[in-house]
Amino acid sequence: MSLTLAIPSKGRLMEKSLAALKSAGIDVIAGETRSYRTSVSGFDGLDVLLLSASEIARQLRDGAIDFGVTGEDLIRESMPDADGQVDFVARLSFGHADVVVAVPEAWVDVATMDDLGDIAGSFRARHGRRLRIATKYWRLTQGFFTRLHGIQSYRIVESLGATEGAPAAGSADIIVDITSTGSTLTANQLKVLADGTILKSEACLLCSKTRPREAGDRALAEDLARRFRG
Ligand SMILES: Nc1ncnc2c1ncn2[C@@H]1O[C@H](COP(=O)(O)OP(=O)(O)OP(=O)(O)O)[C@@H](O)[C@H]1O
Ligand SMILES: O=P(O)(O)OC[C@H]1O[C@H](OP(=O)(O)OP(=O)(O)O)[C@H](O)[C@@H]1O
Repeated sequence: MSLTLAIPSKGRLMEKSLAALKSAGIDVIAGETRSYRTSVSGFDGLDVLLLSASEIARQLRDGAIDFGVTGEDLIRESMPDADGQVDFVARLSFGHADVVVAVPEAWVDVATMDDLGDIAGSFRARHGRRLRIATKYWRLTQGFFTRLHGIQSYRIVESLGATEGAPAAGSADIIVDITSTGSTLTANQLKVLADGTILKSEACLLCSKTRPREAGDRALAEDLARRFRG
């Protein structure tokens, strides 16, 4: 019997994930820097892997790991039906950040999604092209703009880094990105729309619903989940 649990291998989520496991009685010793192996005590039959936060979301979706700690933003972005594909075992009270719609501060007449909808509708007539949104959050952006706000006329420009710089660089008009302190938005003269918060994210412990498990592993998974639910 064995289960796999993946935690982020670096950055802001890694140390806090290790601390969350420790609070549940599971001690994980990460290997030397740049080694992705760990040794685990406090829970027999558990292997803990170190992976990137976005890879953890993909592997949970694909049923390649049993459990994972990652941001809810990455889960909802990588899965069409997150609640059907993973069980949100626990919200872990760290890694808080919001996925937001932000526009240039210079757009003084645009404060809400309704205002943005008006701009998007007339953008092509005025500028000869659709409103461009820089983001790595395709799925969340489409759900929010099209399905929730009925905004049809826009184009997503994929951005995998320095997204806040896209409007000033001229590669997009507005952005959808993650923010916590807001300082990167301010430094790039962008403002969040009043009703422009798409998701309030935090780190979660997730259990893959698509991972095939034998009875013994199902019982083990329930034991592990109970430590965090309790
Ligand atoms: N201020 C913040 N900015 C960005 N992400 C944050 C912030 N605060 C918490 N997070 C969380 O951390 C996650 C990003 O972590 P990290 O940069 O390690 O992920 P990653 O996308 O796998 O990175 P990479 O692919 O560059 O290795 C976010 O998706 C979010 O859930
Ligand atoms: O609202 P803030 O606190 O300014 O954080 C938001 C920024 O942090 C993230 O970047 P990344 O993880 O690349 O870098 P950083 O957190 O080290 O700036 C994110 O993509 C934003 O650019």
